[in-house]
Amino acid sequence: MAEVTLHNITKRFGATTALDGVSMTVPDGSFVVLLGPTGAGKTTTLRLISGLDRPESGEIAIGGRPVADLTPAQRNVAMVFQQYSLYPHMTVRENLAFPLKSPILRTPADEIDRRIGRVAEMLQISHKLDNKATALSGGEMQRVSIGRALVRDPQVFLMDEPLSSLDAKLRSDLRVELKSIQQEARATFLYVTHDQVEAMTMASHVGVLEKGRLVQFGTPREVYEDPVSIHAAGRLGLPRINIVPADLFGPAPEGVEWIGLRPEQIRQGEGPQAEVVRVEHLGDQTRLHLSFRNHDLVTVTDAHTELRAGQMLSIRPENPFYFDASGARTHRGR
Ligand SMILES: Nc1ncnc2c1ncn2[C@@H]1O[C@H](COP(=O)(O)OP(=O)(O)OP(=O)(O)O)[C@@H](O)[C@H]1O
Repeated sequence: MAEVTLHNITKRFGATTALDGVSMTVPDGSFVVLLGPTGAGKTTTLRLISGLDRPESGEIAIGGRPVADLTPAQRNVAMVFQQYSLYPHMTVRENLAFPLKSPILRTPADEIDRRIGRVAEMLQISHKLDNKATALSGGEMQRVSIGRALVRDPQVFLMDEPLSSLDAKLRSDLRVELKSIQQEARATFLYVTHDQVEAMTMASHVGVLEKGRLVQFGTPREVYEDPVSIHAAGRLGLPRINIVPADLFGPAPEGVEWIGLRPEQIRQGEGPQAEVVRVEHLGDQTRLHLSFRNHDLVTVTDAHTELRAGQMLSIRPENPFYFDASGARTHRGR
């Protein structure tokens, strides 16, 4: 496996700047999750590393070797797209074997069988190996596409929302499987998702993209606990961070326009009164929707709460995040 580095990468599509001076190091053996709203440049980043697209400027290196002159095949990366891309006339087994049959690799037949068997079991498709790809459900096809990446031994895995089309149970099974494969093989993963649970549970590092710029890179915990901006703070955490005017609870420090409150930054049972608008029991979490001085706040509470809509609850901010008018964090590293 290999480290991937991007140095000052810019990519344009006509008048759109998809990536704007992005520099990033994906350490060897890390699991980097790219987060950002639609259009932020996540897919573009993967396509540039894989060689499907070329940057206008900047340099990409895989395993310390600049890849500008290498074809996608020579880069030896395995990419999984959000939408499955299988050979429809082939069986599942043939689809899985295909990447191993490249003349460059010359994988022995028993090794091919062994790898296919292992990957099929992990992806829960062993019983479908002899079916034609067209005879599969969408979720099964997607699992085969993931399998086609996993049978290989590439320098880096690039995955673009690979689990988003799967049902919740399978998604959580595969989350665990992918993470354990990555750890066992010490594989390097660059992974795009909108799913916060995937990001928090799988990532060793998170890169937050905003309008083609990498605004923060760190462990999930660092990004959660020490976000650089309102935008970065909003990428992790469920329920989402509450952003309210800085003076909502009283005077704010100079230059602070907004405060950010995650659930654990709202202390309950002290301070001024908020109205409970709704109590939402989600199973693993109980959310409280509050109204405070005409602002909505969402926090979490005890699963056995006696609170009901219409009741009042005292709340007080505790070590909130401070942001300036542009949304940039002030007073970092509190
Ligand atoms: N082939 C293309 N032609 C023109 N514009 C493109 C092309 N590919 C991407 N873009 C533009 O580049 C920007 C970044 O797109 P990209 O697909 O990388 O975003 P993303 O973060 O992956 O979004 P999503 O979460 O929706 O997949 C967007 O403004 C997009 O419209």
